[in-house]
Amino acid sequence: MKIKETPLKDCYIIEPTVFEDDRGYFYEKYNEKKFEEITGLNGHFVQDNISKSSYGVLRGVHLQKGEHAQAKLVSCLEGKVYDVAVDLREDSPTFGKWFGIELTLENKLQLYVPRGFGHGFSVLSETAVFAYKCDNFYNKESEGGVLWNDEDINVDWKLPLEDVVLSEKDAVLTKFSEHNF
Ligand SMILES: Cc1cn([C@H]2C[C@H](O)[C@@H](COP(=O)(O)OP(=O)(O)O[C@H]3O[C@@H](C)C(=O)[C@@H](O)[C@H]3O)O2)c(=O)[nH]c1=O
Repeated sequence: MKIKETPLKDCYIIEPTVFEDDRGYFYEKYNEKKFEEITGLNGHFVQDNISKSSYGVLRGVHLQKGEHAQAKLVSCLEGKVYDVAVDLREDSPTFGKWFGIELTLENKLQLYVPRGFGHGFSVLSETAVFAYKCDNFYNKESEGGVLWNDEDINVDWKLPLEDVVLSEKDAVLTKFSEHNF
């Protein structure tokens, strides 16, 4: 397993060690001990989520606030997504900045999105199965987020605007400038 820095403080790309042989390949998708040794991060995740989406679906930008804040280790198990992390920690040197990365089963990359970050992804393939681990449980009352097309954050979701499909909830999220993080 390798860890690579991103331009955002505390947000990392995780690349697994893949063993290939005549049968195909093997890799450890997650190993708490190695994750903690190599990254120095808390690797104790308590919830695993899977979602499936069609082309054009954009989920985000989401976070849970306060004591329910979640760090996430995200990956794509089928198809191709453009995954985006937004630093929403007011005291961070990269506050208000975003980072995006393509995640696919082929590249096997995972993104570590720390607590206090907003997270979202867009689906670039016909369908995509997205998997992520969270280090804190889902808590509906603590959910928040930033509107996907907020001008101040200005994420490039790699999708034509007319193809974007949002949930009702995501279509009315708050703008970055109106937030009190
Ligand atoms: C996130 C979540 C949702 N749900 C339920 C609530 C709702 O009825 C249904 C769908 O929820 P949502 O519309 O919020 O799902 P979704 O828009 O996929 O939300 C997710 O988006 C990505 C980008 C993230 O980063 C996640 O943390 C999460 O916020 O699933 C749970 O039961 N547990 C959970 O952990």
